[in-house]
Amino acid sequence: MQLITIKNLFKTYRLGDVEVSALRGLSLSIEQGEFVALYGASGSGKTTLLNIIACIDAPSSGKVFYEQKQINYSQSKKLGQFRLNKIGFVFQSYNLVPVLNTYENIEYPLLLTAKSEEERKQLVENIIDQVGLTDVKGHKPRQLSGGQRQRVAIGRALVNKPKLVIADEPTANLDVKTSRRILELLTGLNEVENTTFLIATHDPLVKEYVGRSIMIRDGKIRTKEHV
Ligand SMILES: Nc1ncnc2c1ncn2[C@@H]1O[C@H](COP(=O)(O)OP(=O)(O)OP(=O)(O)O)[C@@H](O)[C@H]1O
Repeated sequence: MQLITIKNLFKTYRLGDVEVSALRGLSLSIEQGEFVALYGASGSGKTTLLNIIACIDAPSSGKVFYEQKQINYSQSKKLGQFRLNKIGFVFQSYNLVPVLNTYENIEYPLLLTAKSEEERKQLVENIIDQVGLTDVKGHKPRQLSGGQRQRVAIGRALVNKPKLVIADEPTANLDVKTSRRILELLTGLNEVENTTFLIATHDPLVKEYVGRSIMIRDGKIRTKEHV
């Protein structure tokens, strides 16, 4: 089943009198359970595309379907709920809350849901175990290594069991050994939970792990180009 279908997407940013066309008629489909790497030069539109799929930003024109239902970008309240329940986002810079420990950072998005304390505890403990952070549950981000911080960010993105996880350069700040561990973790979660992953990256290592690598150039997917 197609989880995400994108048709003829355009995104133009306006900076005063200057217009920047970040996406120019981009179309793409991603199946439920796929693990996709999105490659492309700096400025090719990767982050713009991820932000639109994650409903953080709206397209200028074109359509995005999630499970065959078109996303309506003008309903901001509904979009917030949709994002919370269906999509996990992992940022290159981790975006952890410095004053919260590992457990609290991972629990954080669940506080915005109607889940009981007991339900939250079960979900958080389960994902902490899956991402291998049991020993550093009480540590604050500054007491963690880069790889551990990225694991916290992955735990936070996955704790609510989203169908889709979007990651923007998840290995950019990590050494090769740690990057491999993170990629093994993500592929493991993809297999066990059937979570769909879309990862924007420059890292050649990523394509060793994913099911499909695609290239974005000039705001469009170039399916025939070698990644
Ligand atoms: N908020 C914004 N306002 C104006 N222009 C923007 C904005 N965000 C992105 N752009 C422009 O849109 C184009 C695509 O940017 P985007 O961040 O999507 O690229 P990217 O492929 O993610 O790049 P990188 O690999 O360097 O992160 C670039 O030309 C960029 O300068």
